[in-house]
Amino acid sequence: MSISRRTLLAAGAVAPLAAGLAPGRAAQSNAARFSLGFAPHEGSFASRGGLIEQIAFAADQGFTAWEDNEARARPVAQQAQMAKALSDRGMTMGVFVASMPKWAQSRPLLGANDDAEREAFLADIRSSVDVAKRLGAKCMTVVTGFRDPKVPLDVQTARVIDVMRRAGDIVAPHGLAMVMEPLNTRTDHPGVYMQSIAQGFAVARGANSPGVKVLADLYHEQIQSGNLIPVLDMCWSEIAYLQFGDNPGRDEPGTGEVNYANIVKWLRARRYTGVIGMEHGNSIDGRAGEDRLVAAYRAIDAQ
Ligand SMILES: O=C(O)C(=O)CO
Repeated sequence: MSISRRTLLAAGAVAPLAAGLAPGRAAQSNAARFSLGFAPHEGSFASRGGLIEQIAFAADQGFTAWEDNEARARPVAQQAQMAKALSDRGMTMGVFVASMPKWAQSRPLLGANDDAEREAFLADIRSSVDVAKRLGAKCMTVVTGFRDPKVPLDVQTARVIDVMRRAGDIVAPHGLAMVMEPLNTRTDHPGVYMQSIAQGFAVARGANSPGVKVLADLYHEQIQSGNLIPVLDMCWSEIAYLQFGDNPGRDEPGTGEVNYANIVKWLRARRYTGVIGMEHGNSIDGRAGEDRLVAAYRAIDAQ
């Protein structure tokens, strides 16, 4: 992997020579740090350069966390480079995806009669432990696959609970947790097994492992179920990670129907100190959209 001069500048390894920039200021920022752990991802600040430049820019804007769904597929050297960039800026690594469905094939079927897909899932989890350690991540996303129309749903649930418990036995001794992501079937992912935070809660309680928790992605939950604050309240003991995104459109807070200001107030009352993934796009392209993204998070952080 070649490392560009822009990357080195972003990492603060080369004194900035651009007119008007004082030497040594590249990795510094006057922006106040966000009080909650909002986590952008590669693409949030695409106009600023590649992965490492975007991390540096996010830090300069006051963001204290980062997430990267794609991290598992990145070369080891790039994973290490990203971890260093985050640690240099005092940022927390959020989730990466440990096991991703084959969307076009509607697989895996973790509740099906055949053991093979459960074993392949467990192999993904085993190999994700080293990735998590390299990145400094504490949580990894898992999507529990698709429903098998030939098997009663309750039987599938029992099998998903069993395989998640076995996966929990793999990650928990390392201080890691898998966070199962319920997804909506109405806009994005017809046929997925886990469709609500409440269903995730049931599987997590059944698995009864510190390594098996729920990722509450409020974009998906709003589409599928709504009633966001009462659901968070009921299921809070099993929720280990949050993601935001407005609906419709899956863009930054303020572009849709979700009252994120009130959700932030609720999280503050709960003294939530974890990461909140910004798993959405920008409603406007380019730098104007990036400015709007930062402003949207400043507005809800002020609650
Ligand atoms: O595919 C999606 O919509 C997800 O949120 C997966 O992380």
